[in-house]
Amino acid sequence: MLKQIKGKLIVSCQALENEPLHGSDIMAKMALAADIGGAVAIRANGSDDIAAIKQVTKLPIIGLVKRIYSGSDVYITPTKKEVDELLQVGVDMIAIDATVRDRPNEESLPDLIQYMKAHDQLILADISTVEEGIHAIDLGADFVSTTLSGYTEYTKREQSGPDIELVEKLVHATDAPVFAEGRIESPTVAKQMIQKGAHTVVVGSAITRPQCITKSFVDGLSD
Ligand SMILES: CC(=O)N[C@H](C=O)[C@@H](O)[C@H](O)[C@H](O)COP(=O)(O)O
Repeated sequence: MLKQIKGKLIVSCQALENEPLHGSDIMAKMALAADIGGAVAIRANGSDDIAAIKQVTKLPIIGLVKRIYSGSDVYITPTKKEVDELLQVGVDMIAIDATVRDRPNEESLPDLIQYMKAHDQLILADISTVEEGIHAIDLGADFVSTTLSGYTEYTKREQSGPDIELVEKLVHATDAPVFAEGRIESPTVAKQMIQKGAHTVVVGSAITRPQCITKSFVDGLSD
């Protein structure tokens, strides 16, 4: 899988309940469209969407379960319960929040990583800082993704584009493959990420969230 995704595009097909394209049938169609367009893997949320996507494409799937628990800001595969759901449906890699924030139910990142490794599962660590990336790899994660840069309290910032600097820093700080993810809005920027050393690029909103694509045109016209 590592070879298959090198220098290529992974498409994130996700729509939560509050989004207009919510629904497994629609996410399956998005994944099929991504497959036809040449994506090499799909990132998807929740067993229902993943099961539907597996019906229409043989592309590898990076699975996650977004779930909000009170008392914790961690919502991407926060606990063993979500890992179990992904093990049940079957995915090629599991994406987890690997930030330093407290997890729900007093679960810990080291335990969660050990639990997934015991199930021979490839682990993608979604992080927001270079230190979190190094820590996650030290704990046994296989890959790191810049997914959460700009979304943790300590990385929220004015800048609206992708975090190229974090990609560069991670590439130098770890031998693990680095996934560039988050706010990558164009093919030019995607290529730039690969040139900076990212192993692969994950794009979501710019491909699969039409409300965001529309807004970018509307904003462009009002500039
Ligand atoms: C922060 C967070 O919850 N990110 C989620 C992670 O699974 C998805 O909603 C994003 O679409 C994905 O990371 C791709 O990023 P972008 O949609 O910016 O291309």
